Amino acid sequence: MTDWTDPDTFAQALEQVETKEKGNCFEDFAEGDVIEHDPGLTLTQFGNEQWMGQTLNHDPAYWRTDAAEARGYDEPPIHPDYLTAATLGITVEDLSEKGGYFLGRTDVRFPEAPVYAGTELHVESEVVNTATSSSRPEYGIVSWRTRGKDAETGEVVCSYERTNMIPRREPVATDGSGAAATEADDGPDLPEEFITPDGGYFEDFQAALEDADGENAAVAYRHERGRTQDDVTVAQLPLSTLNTAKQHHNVDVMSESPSGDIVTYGDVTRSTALGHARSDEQTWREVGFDDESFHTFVAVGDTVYAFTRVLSAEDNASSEQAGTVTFEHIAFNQDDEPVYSGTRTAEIQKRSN
Ligand SMILES: C/C(=C\C(=O)O)C(=O)SCCNC(=O)CCNC(=O)[C@H](O)C(C)(C)COP(=O)(O)OP(=O)(O)OC[C@H]1O[C@@H](n2cnc3c(N)ncnc32)[C@H](O)[C@@H]1OP(=O)(O)O
Repeated sequence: MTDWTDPDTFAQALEQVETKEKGNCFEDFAEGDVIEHDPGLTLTQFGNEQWMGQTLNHDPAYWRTDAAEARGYDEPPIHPDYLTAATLGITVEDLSEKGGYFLGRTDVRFPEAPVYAGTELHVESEVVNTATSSSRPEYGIVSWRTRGKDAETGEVVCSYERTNMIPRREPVATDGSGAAATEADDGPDLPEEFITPDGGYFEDFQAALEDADGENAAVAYRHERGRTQDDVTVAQLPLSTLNTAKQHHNVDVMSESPSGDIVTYGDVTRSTALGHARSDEQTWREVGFDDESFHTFVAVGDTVYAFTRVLSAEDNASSEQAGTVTFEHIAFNQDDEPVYSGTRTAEIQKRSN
């Protein structure tokens, strides 16, 4: 009788059987397709606190009832970074489990009303674009519009458009223009002066922008904190959002990949950098994010730092206690290489209150 657990026999069996594959390839997506994602999760206080604690998002309004009430919330709400990561995590099984690269995301938006623990998240995505990658014939580029809804009320609590490179079943011929394209390098074109706001209130950002106005200057600075990536941030946090991308938890497969190792979930990298930035400001409310890109891999042992440029400050927030500020945040590693960049619009508390 065959002993299936005899190592030689088993190795031969493994070679001959079919693998039941997970995930979809580029060819499986067509513009207009709507995909309802089966995994849903209940946003819990534990999940929220785990995410915020590990990414250094320590804004008291998300941790303490009195601080939450002072912000107009009934109780500490779900943090928008955890909400975004959970909305995306749920989609991975259908959209990107096959592998490839998370290229970018834009138009990330949250409603004014806070989301509380206990909300059950249901997520759907629509394919909005499919394109050939001219630099990588073995991949195609797919964009989806994703909406995370409160299952009970149907209200959209988080939405965004995201673009990934997705493996093809069959590589296609391309003109190779992407790979051949080179940009003329005229050297860095930076302003002469860098201005740091005196504090983290709306008026501080406004004053710093006024100082820079008409000068060859930018309001730009770095944040001191860094967070070295470990097993918790690289593997545990994405799995806690049901993100099944092998990039984050299968060292065996990833040892053969360009990174050679498991890599940090893009939402962990950006949330960590945003946590550093928020620790130097009086955040009132997150409004949204645009033009987010992930420039290179972050792996266990890499340290995530943050750099901020203040782009605008307008006195038009949803509350009189705050003003609206738009930032560009750049996350970078211990070798000063950018790993993430994106613009963020947030309401920032006024000093006068
Ligand atoms: C898995 C997961 C989430 C999930 O499961 O989802 C994750 O969290 S994983 C961790 C976070 N992630 C990463 O770790 C990626 C890090 N990153 C890199 O390693 C490099 O960035 C690169 C290898 C991806 C690219 O490197 P690169 O080849 O030098 O980059 P580019 O040439 O700029 O882009 C190549 C082609 O993508 C087009 N392109 C770029 N950006 C956009 C955009 N926003 N919209 C539409 N098309 C875009 C570009 O137009 C070009 O198209 P062509 O192929 O046609 O030329």
